[in-house]
Amino acid sequence: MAAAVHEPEVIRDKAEMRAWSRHRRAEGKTVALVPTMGFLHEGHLSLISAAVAASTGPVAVVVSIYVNPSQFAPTEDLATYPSDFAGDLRKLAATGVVAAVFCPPDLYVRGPSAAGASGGAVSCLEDAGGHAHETWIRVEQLEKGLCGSSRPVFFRGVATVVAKLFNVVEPDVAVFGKKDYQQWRVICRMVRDLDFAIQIVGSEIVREADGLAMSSRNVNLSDEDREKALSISRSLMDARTAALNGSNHSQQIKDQIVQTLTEAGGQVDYVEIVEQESLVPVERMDRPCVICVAAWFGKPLRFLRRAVGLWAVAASRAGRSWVAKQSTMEVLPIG
Ligand SMILES: Nc1ncnc2c1ncn2[C@@H]1O[C@H](COP(=O)(O)OP(=O)(O)OP(=O)(O)O)[C@@H](O)[C@H]1O
Ligand SMILES: CC(C)(CO)[C@@H](O)C(=O)[O-]
Ligand code: BAL
Repeated sequence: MAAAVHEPEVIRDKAEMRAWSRHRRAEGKTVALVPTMGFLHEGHLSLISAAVAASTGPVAVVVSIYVNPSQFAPTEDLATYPSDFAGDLRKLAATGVVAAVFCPPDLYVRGPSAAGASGGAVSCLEDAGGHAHETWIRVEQLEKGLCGSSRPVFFRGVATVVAKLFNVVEPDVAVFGKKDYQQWRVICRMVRDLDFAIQIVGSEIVREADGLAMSSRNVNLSDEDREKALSISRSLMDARTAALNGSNHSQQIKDQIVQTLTEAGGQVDYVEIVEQESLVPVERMDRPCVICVAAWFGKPLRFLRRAVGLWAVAASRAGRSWVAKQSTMEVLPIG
């Protein structure tokens, strides 16, 4: 039976959001937060179900929609990140279980030099040379490698904004997808190290029928590139099967994945096999590990980006379009 439509309350103000959460808790409800950047799909909706499942007793689910400038470097795709707020609200209402949507206009205080440099509209906090905001959370080891190598400010921005969301929403539970495996582990570690009293849930990847992991940026893929991007899930499934059949040399498995992605026309960002919690690379898959893959598909894209007050024509990173795809596969090898 389909859930009854329930229009969530839309909250834009931080103080109002915090007061709302405190009221729900005073009513005896568990507050569960699902942080997103919007342009919602079934992957996001599965996090909402996971939030309900993880909460004991009555639950108030909050979905945040905020495209966080501080996790994008100036060369990245902040300006073109997809959005459809009206569509998102319809999808959230249709779940019947989302009580509030938190969509702040901004979560950062802009310093005078930032406002001056770009006429008040900073497209990316890095553009401001760090003057706009100077308190950052770094998860120093886990943020290195994998996505951290090619996105140098990404995890600092994610950890900081997620901590801010935690401080505003004050959730009991927060849910993150394992598609962004390193992100989930970074958040778990931050919560542990900084004593946030929040249960973090890692939720399984939702894939399209043909195996492609759902992702907001998939909308940027042409039909042809989408077909090529299927090589990611195909190579991951093949690798998992090989590992479960006893082939546990990481290098051999990684080489095979790189070959599959390259033959499909992808540009490999990384292929790594790491321990599940520490994200330390393993030579042999003889303990719980996760295979992590990111590759770019799509034609080189040129786009205009407003950087430090100048309109600059920026070729996307090394001529690659920002249809970056990442996905992971957890493996529990036998023996
Ligand atoms: N296919 C998916 N399955 C499970 N969780 C997902 C999936 N896609 C996204 N998520 C999770 O949803 C949360 C919000 O992610 P976000 O709004 O950035 O969407 P996204 O699809 O990951 O976008 P992008 O295309 O930018 O990677 C994150 O915790 C992310 O891991
Ligand atoms: C966790 C998050 C909402 C922080 O901006 C973002 O990185 C995302 O959507 O995965
Ligand atoms: N879910 C990933 C967010 C990002 O790529 O910025």
